Amino acid sequence: MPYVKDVFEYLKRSSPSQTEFYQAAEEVLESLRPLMEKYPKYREHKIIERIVEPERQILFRVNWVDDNGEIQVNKGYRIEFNSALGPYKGGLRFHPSVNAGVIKFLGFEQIFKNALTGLQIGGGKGGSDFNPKGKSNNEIMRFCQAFMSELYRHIGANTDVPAGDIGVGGREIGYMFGMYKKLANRYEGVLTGKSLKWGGSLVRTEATGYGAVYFAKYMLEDRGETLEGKRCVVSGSGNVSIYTIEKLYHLGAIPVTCSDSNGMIYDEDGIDLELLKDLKEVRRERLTEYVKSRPNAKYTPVEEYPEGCNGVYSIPCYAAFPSATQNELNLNDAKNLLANGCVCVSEGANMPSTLEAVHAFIDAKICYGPGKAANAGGVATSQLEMQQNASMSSWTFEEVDAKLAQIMKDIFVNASTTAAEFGEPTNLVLGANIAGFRKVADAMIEQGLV
Ligand SMILES: NC(=O)C1=CN([C@@H]2O[C@H](COP(=O)(O)OP(=O)(O)OC[C@H]3O[C@@H](n4cnc5c(N)ncnc54)[C@H](OP(=O)(O)O)[C@@H]3O)[C@@H](O)[C@H]2O)C=CC1
Ligand SMILES: O=C(O)CCC(=O)C(=O)O
Repeated sequence: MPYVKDVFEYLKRSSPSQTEFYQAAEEVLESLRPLMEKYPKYREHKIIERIVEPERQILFRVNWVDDNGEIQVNKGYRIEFNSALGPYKGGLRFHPSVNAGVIKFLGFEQIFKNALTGLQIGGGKGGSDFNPKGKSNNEIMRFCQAFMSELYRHIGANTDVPAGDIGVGGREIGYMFGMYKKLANRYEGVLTGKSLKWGGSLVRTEATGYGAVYFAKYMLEDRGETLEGKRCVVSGSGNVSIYTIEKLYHLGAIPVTCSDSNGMIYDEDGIDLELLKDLKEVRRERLTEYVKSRPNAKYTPVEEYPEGCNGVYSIPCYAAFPSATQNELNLNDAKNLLANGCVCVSEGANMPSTLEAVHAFIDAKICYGPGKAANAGGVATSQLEMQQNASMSSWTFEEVDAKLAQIMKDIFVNASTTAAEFGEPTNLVLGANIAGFRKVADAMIEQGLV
């Protein structure tokens, strides 16, 4: 369909060098071909041209002072991409790799992911190229305060509600909330992922990882399979990875790997979850420390991974949970997984698989849950936090967890029935992209040209 190609070419011209954004856009636009052919209204309303342009992009300077008294300068970003379904919603990422294209791809994915949750949330994302690694607690606090000293004027409980992502967890949300409260003089649910002591929701910490495992469970159940007793690989060792590992244990599976940007752990007996939590959530240490307490486990540094591969995906497994970062799983990794009998990939991270790897999974017809469907449990539970804040109530762990599980089931059913409607029942990339897009596009049409 030349039309989709034209839009893609336009993006490359108008937003140069935004590689990750082109990748995310290409995947979505390709999936939309059958929908655009069947329903001319989307073309008449120029929905594709409108949806690829953020409603608003905010780029700002963040000045702060490090522990040596030196002034540091970082870039801050917030993309308010699409508000057809509700207030902009999406996390903040603090990582040196952050740039305009990375934030734009994340914001673009967030539009469709948030639509799939069935809840009233639009798509947004933000962050900074600030590197939290090696920073003292005071430096983290000063940076978060400086970041919020600009961001506060653009956000609000009913306009734009940020949360965490890579490098932003409960501690950073706390410092940013404190600064927002001071500057705006309002105590409101302007951020999610807050502490349970002052407005957070039970299960938000666990939600993305738990959700990715629930999604795998529903994909497998549909084929008469379960995770019980199955060996699984997980990448990363942050928030999403830790709670993926926890939920895998709840379901009787055996998670045998985790990783960070320096290397990976292979623990044949199953990852020691309490040790991992202590290392990462309390001591904030590197994975090299893991093997000191667990001598039977093996640590492999990135330099020793098989050439052109991510070591995690060379370990034979039944199911894989990419939970670190974008493009961590390439075609070689997909081939390794498939050759070793992997039948399920559920993405906790955003766009962890390259386009070639995605196509390999679709062609193999395995259970493949793309990030925007499989990791939607995090943002969905954030919206449950917003609901609790708005009604000044708090729900029990069991209530929120049950809602999360139901939302993940609904996303699976929606993506798979939509995929079947368009003739490819096992292609959840097609199903998730069309189902998410259709909801946002119909709302945009009904709300007029704004
Ligand atoms: N938190 C949430 O609720 C949600 C998160 N996600 C996605 O899940 C993924 C993980 O996020 P989260 O767990 O919150 O983040 P964390 O910061 O808690 O953990 C990130 C993990 O990924 C690793 N990692 C990050 N960048 C790289 C890299 N370039 N190469 C190798 N490893 C890397 C980190 O290792 P190291 O310490 O060495 O940097 C760390 O182990 C991201 O893609 C995020 O967008 C999606 C939905 C919701
Ligand atoms: O909880 C949120 O609002 C956002 C989570 C997020 O950043 C994501 O879904 O990628």
